[in-house]
Amino acid sequence: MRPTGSDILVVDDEADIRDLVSGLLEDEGHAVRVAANSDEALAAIRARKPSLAILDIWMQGGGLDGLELLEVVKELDPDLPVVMISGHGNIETAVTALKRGAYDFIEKPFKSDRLVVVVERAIEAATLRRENRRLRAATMTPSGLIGRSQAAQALRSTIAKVAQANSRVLIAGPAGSGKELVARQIHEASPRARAEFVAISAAGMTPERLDVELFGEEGQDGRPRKIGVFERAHNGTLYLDEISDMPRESQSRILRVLVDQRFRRVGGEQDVQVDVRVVTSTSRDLKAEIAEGRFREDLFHRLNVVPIRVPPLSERREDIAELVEYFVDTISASQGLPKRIVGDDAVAVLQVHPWPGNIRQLRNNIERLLILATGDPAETITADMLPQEVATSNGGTANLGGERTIALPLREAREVFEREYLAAQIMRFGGNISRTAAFIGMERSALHRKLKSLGVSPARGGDEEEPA
Ligand SMILES: Nc1ncnc2c1ncn2[C@@H]1O[C@H](COP(=O)(O)OP(=O)(O)OP(=O)(O)O)[C@@H](O)[C@H]1O
Repeated sequence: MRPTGSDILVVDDEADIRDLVSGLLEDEGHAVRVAANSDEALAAIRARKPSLAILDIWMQGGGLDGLELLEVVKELDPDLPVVMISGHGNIETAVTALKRGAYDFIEKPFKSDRLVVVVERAIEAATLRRENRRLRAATMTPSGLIGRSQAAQALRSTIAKVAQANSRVLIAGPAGSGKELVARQIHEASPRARAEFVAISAAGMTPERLDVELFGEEGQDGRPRKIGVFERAHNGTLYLDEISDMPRESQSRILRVLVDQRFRRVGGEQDVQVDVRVVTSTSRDLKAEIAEGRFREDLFHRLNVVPIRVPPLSERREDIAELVEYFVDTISASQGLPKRIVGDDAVAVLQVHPWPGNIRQLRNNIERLLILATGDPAETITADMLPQEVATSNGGTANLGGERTIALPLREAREVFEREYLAAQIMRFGGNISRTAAFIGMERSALHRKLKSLGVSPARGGDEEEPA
């Protein structure tokens, strides 16, 4: 795909060259801003970071020359691609510019197609670098949303619908349930996918530090010192993780950006205008936070245009077997660990674990299992090889009544066992009676009768009709 529609800053002290270069780039569909010297260039960058800068090496009339300006720009954002324009016979200086981080240079007088090609290649290279970073990050945190449960299917279809709209999204769900993954998928399926997805969490930050992270900072000389996440996410998506952790002052500032689509860097005197889609997450009940005066109600309404709920893993146990297989594959591949087979008995134990830490906790346990599992790598991992945390606390069903039943007559002991065994099996199969019956080898109607006589309610058995 040819990179068009980029925001390019052209810095040259000669008006003719500025006009020529901007005319050529505008014809190619780019938005162009111009600056006649380093002060104007820094003011333009202050107004918003461009996606590429073209700097003339020799600039008259005071201020920084092109090479000095290059250094300031690179310090500010090493990823911002810069193309230099050098005068005829200035090859040595141009090479110095490359050493200092410029992407390429064009020599005056230049041909228009050379300019267009260099600019597009520079933007393409920056996009690729970003894409590579994203892919590298994706191998660490998988980018697929795994699961065939109704909940997972509903999530996928919501993501597909929401991605196309430009509206703000508030993702609610417990810690580790996959909120950030949902946010990333929304970004990737949206028309904003070529720009950045930037995530920030307020946890553990002072309000002052958070302000700098969100909005960036300017030094006393008026030069930007740090680019904040709102600016980095320009044309892309900003993910504010656990929004209720934001201090009240930051909440007010975020509200203002949402209303105005502009803000000032800390210590800055000029507005920065941005086009950012804001996606937020919360694991708390924001209505309760509002009632207790900890969260701004007006901000809540601005953020909660499309609410998405990510269910806890305990509500989608049907996905556990597939998640286990997926994590074994991805973790063993990314960490160079032998790929193991997790046996059915081990998967069954994982399926009845309560998982208060949700998918993240499951993932961590699989990682631990792959690192610590003993025996021949070709050997199947069995239930007794599971990490302690999982093996000993699976919802009170681990022993299936072992210690208590010893004091009971056989008939009562059998009842205790059956009750716990069946409750655990129903949980594993997400409340699906047909699949539970098939697994334990009973007729569905017989299982229903059994459950009734034992007083076990098929917890989430709503996905089936009562037997005739
Ligand atoms: N459906 C899924 N398929 C595959 N991996 C998943 C799925 N859901 C979550 N994960 C993985 O589980 C881990 C936790 O997910 P994520 O960070 O998105 O959760 P979160 O709800 O944002 O957590 P927190 O509230 O703690 O920030 C990540 O490694 C993520 O890739």
